Amino acid sequence: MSEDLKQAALDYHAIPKPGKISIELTKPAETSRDLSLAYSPGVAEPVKEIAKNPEDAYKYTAKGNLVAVISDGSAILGLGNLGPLASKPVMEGKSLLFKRFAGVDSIDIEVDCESPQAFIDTVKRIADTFGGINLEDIKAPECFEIERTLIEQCSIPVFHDDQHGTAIVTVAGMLNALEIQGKKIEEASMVVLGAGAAAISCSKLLISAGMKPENIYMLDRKGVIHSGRDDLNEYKSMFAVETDKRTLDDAIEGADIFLGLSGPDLLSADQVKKMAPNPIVFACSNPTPEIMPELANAVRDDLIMSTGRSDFPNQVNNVLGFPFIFRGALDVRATAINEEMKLAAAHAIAGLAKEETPQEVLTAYGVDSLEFGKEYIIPKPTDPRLLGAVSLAVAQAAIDSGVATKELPANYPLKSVEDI
Ligand SMILES: NC(=O)C1=CN([C@@H]2O[C@H](COP(=O)(O)OP(=O)(O)OC[C@H]3O[C@@H](n4cnc5c(N)ncnc54)[C@H](OP(=O)(O)O)[C@@H]3O)[C@@H](O)[C@H]2O)C=CC1
Ligand SMILES: CC(=O)C(=O)O
Ligand SMILES: [Mg+2]
Repeated sequence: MSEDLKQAALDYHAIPKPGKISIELTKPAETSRDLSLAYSPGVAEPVKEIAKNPEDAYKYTAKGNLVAVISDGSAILGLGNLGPLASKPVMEGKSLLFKRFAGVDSIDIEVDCESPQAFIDTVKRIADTFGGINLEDIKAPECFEIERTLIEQCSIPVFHDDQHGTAIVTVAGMLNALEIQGKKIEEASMVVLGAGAAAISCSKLLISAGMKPENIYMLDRKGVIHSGRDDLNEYKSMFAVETDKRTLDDAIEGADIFLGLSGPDLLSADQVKKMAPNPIVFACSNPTPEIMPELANAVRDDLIMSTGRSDFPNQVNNVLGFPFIFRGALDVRATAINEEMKLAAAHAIAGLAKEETPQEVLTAYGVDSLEFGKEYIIPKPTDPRLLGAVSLAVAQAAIDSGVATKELPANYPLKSVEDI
């Protein structure tokens, strides 16, 4: 990152007020009558109603539109385990995105805990306060057990964004990239660098979308995950293949797709050269991708290149998913975010890239046109159509798959956050 951008980022966070979010009031609190209603004695009435019927918390408090973004700071972007407090800017950032793009009120919670069980206990004890829980930047393999247990024990949707948000957006981008490159998902071969939260979940959802498990080579820090290894956890083992390939150099030869969910600068231009004709490189590590677009584009002119960043074309980033997925789930009061809802979201996101791009997106990105093709495989995060299309797809899939407890709201499809 340039020195200018680094300083601008620090100033953005510090000035004029520290941080990126604050709380606003939704009711008047000026007169003594206002205070009698908001606080004592009036507040006792909703208290008694909720004590009789917990569902009334949705009627009398902010619960139904409130999502907690919770982290232990163990896998902050691609920066590693820098601890809970250091993760706060990212978690505040997720809350900012929830509010800006989907009108979801969100608060960040950073948990300092000595074990996965302590994290689970903490989250479980506060879960009822919220309409949903977005787990963020928790490293593998602990994240899998944490999410599984919390889903089992909480009655609200619990969703690990780095797993499922990333998977949904990756599938959306990949379906379009494959179409543009003239490849079939059932035949495409893929190298996945990384075997953590994001890599494992993306690979699983790509398999649900049609990719063949035997066409996937996954690598961790020790190299290719193959059936001869005896150091694999149960999640990595699902991707162990019978092969004599051992290194990224071996695996990348002739691959149609490289999916990077690992760390910075781990794929070389020479390795991109060795990929099949019309390759697809999703270098999704943040903030620094596995390869910078200028290096990859310099060695291949038949490439589709994408990163997780906002400053290059084709941003494959979970920001395109989690705000709208929670919007849809909250609005039909879904008890979970299931596979049907995830695939519906992926297809809705993918579909928008093929439609005419709204002028406000062109203006925001300073371009005259954005047309479906190698430089535009997926919509931009500021695309106002994401709100309506993705929340509707998710809410409808929740209804169809039996996890919704409310009907589709009358104001669907949403046109803007002002509708909420
Ligand atoms: N664009 C997007 O929307 C998103 C991007 N990401 C990015 O994906 C990356 C991983 O995040 P996440 O899955 O949450 O983190 P995890 O800690 O769960 O997983 C990290 C994985 O990367 C592997 N890894 C790290 N360094 C190397 C290396 N040098 N060679 C091979 N593998 C390596 C680790 O290997 P090992 O198992 O051996 O330790 C581990 O499997 C981050 O950079 C993050 O920014 C994540 C979510 C969303
Ligand atoms: C985008 C994101 O969630 C990550 O890089 O961890
Ligand atoms: Mg993350």
